[in-house]
Amino acid sequence: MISITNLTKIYPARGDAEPVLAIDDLSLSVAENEFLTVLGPSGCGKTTLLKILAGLVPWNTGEITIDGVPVDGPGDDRAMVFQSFALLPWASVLDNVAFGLMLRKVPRAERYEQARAMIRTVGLARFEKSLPRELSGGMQQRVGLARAMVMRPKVLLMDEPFSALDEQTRRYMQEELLGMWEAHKTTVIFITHSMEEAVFLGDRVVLLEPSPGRLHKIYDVPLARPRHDVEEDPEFGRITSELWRQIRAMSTVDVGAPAPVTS
Ligand SMILES: Nc1ncnc2c1ncn2[C@@H]1O[C@H](COP(=O)(O)OP(=O)(O)OP(=O)(O)O)[C@@H](O)[C@H]1O
Repeated sequence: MISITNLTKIYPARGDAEPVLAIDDLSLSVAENEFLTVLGPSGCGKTTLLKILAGLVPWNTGEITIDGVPVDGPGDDRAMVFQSFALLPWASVLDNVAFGLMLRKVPRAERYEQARAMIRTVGLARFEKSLPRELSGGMQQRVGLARAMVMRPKVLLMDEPFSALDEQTRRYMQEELLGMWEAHKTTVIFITHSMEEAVFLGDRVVLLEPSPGRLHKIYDVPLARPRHDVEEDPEFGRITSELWRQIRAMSTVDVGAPAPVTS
């Protein structure tokens, strides 16, 4: 279980820019193997939260634990999937997927075996030797997903992973991700700008509000899984409409403007 208690993050002043209160007193628990989606207008602190959970960015006050262990920098228990894919451009699909296992000092034969199995899972067996630039965006993100999942992380952190993809590819990828998550249960925290994506994927949707980044509300998504054709369910429409009402109301505040720190 992930436990976030009274988390506050302030980006310090830089040059003429004021310090920014990016996350203000956020508390949140994420259950083991839960699929949590995080939604909110630009500047509400979604990426900051994910980077903090990844151990990439320090925070000011508050506590974060994973299964009771305090987060203190990056760790093997977490893997991240980025919007920009962030693959090694000079390395083959196989080497990209095996890379993290190499850093973990898994012996060569074993890491290639595990990487190949994961590449098969994402449907890229024929492209093992290809370079990232020879693949479509959807295929590159499959590599990104395989690279993360091969590490068998307790927590998969996903920062708008499908937002650079066309709509159809995005939909395929959403269904494939859910299939993978069912097969290799893991806790997922998935950032998105899309209300439909948040509801389609999530067990719960966390809605953040901006300036400063705060928890607005958490929505349960009581839709049965597997979620094929779930858009036809009236509950799907009800939750997405409610999310839109809330987000639209937030646009009366100065969305995206950095929140100055007042003390
Ligand atoms: N490195 C940084 N230095 C200073 N301020 C930052 C930095 N990164 C983010 N911020 C500010 O912190 C706030 C939250 O940013 P963050 O990128 O986490 O929001 P977001 O919800 O992910 O936005 P978007 O949806 O546009 O990606 C914003 O006001 C942003 O300008």
